[in-house]
Amino acid sequence: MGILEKITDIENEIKRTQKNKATEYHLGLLKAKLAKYRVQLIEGSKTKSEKGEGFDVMKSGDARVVMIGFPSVGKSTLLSKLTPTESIAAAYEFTTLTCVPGKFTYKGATIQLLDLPGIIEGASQGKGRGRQVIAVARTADIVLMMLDATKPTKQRELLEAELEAVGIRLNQSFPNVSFKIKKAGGISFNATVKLHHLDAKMVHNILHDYKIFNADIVIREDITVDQFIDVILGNRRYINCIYCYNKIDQITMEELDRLAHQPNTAVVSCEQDLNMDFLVDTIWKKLNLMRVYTKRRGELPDFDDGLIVRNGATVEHVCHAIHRTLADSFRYALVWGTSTKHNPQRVGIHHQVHDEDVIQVVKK
Ligand SMILES: Nc1nc2c(ncn2[C@@H]2O[C@H](COP(=O)(O)OP(=O)(O)OP(=O)(O)O)[C@@H](O)[C@H]2O)c(=O)[nH]1
Ligand SMILES: [K+]
Ligand SMILES: [Mg+2]
Repeated sequence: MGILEKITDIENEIKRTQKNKATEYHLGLLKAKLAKYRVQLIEGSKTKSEKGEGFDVMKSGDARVVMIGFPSVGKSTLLSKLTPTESIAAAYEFTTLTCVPGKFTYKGATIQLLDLPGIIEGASQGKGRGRQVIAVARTADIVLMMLDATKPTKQRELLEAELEAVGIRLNQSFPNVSFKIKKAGGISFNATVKLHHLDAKMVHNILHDYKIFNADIVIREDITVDQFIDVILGNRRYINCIYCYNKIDQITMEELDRLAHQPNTAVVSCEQDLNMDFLVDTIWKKLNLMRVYTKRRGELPDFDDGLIVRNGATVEHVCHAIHRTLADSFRYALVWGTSTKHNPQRVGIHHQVHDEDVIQVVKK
């Protein structure tokens, strides 16, 4: 049986199975199997002639934003608007056939924006260029889900389901579970909170099904079976997503108001240049980037030349951003800014920096 048939079989079984407490476990296992096959399908496509000419784009800049959407929602129009790159836009579907990279700078950060072919329902199973598009989506720091404000809300759910099907988790954080496979010692299972969807027996059964007999597991939040399987599979991508509704020049004020109030949403008109600044700022915020400045002893920092690091970055990350080998000769750092009590303060390599901090590294 081919992978596609296996997938269809499992999907049918899931549809046939009634959802209730008693079947939750069985359904969880089915979904896990389904996910495994779907990932195989995507990864399999890389080895064949279908490899994806025109989809292997190098990462560049400080972060990568990937546009995903149905055909003709305005992805290419947006790329041409935000970046100097021209991606052909037209009124017919599937105008774009490859991955088209562009970049723009905002608050000192260089952000790579990728335009892709439109995807259709069934993309996760390889319809259209779905596999290649989704493989690119997995490399995103942020998914920019492009939607047509004039189309029914169902479009968003369909797209979410396609991404979900290949193990992409949008706007979710990694389940608060530590999971370590060991060589021996059996299963040690602990939960620090009351679990409503899982118990020790179920955890053992699921692990057994995956041929895991020795592992340490600590669960620190009330997760579902699906989330637990996500942890075991370990190939999930947790990516922030912005829902971008385009073509708001075509809808009523009431509709606009309704869309604009949804979480993680930006409403725009690429063609009429409406709300584009807000979109860019939303992207920046979602990327969780910070800008810090470095200075040499006895000199002033260069505020035009900051370093871009992720939120939560430590002095060590800053060292790496300055030079590959700097962390090796690190002695201490002096930091001015909101991350310290005194200005400057002498800190170690694991000190977390804040946005706009100034850092002076003192070497051994
Ligand atoms: N009314 C309106 N039309 C728009 C807007 N943005 C784009 N369009 C039109 O929508 C059509 C599709 O735009 P594209 O940028 O080619 O869409 P796409 O998502 O890249 O399409 P594919 O590459 O085919 O998937 C074009 O005719 C654009 O002129 C907008 O803000 N308002
Ligand atoms: K188009
Ligand atoms: Mg296009």
